[in-house]
Amino acid sequence: MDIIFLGGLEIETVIGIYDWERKIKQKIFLDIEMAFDIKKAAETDDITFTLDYKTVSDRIVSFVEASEFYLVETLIEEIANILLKEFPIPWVKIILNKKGAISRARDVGIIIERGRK
Ligand SMILES: Nc1nc2c(c(=O)[nH]1)N=C([C@H](O)[C@@H](O)CO)CN2
Repeated sequence: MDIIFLGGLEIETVIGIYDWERKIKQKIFLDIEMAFDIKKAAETDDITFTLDYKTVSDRIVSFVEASEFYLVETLIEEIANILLKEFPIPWVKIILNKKGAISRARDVGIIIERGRK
């Protein structure tokens, strides 16, 4: 299966378990890989036969911007659910990076894979 991906998608949202985190917006970064057969789109050169990564990006950005979860676990699982329910993809891998959440670490977050390739 081919992969359509979004890398380093930067979004500001309310996320975190501490009181101070409930009052501010923080940046999260998403890397998203989605299994999709690109053959027909490549043969026809027609956007209607592929997964429009702009549509995917717009949907995820508006969802995350409006969300107010406590845990990154909840946020990433909800993103996976949206992708698998609303788009014709059988498998997704998501890396959620909450950069700066740990002062001594460059990167911190979660990686999940859902569905089947
Ligand atoms: N497994 C997790 N650990 C922690 C989370 C989380 O969402 N999942 N969140 C925090 C705080 O909100 C942290 O990001 C603030 O620095 C701590 N641990």
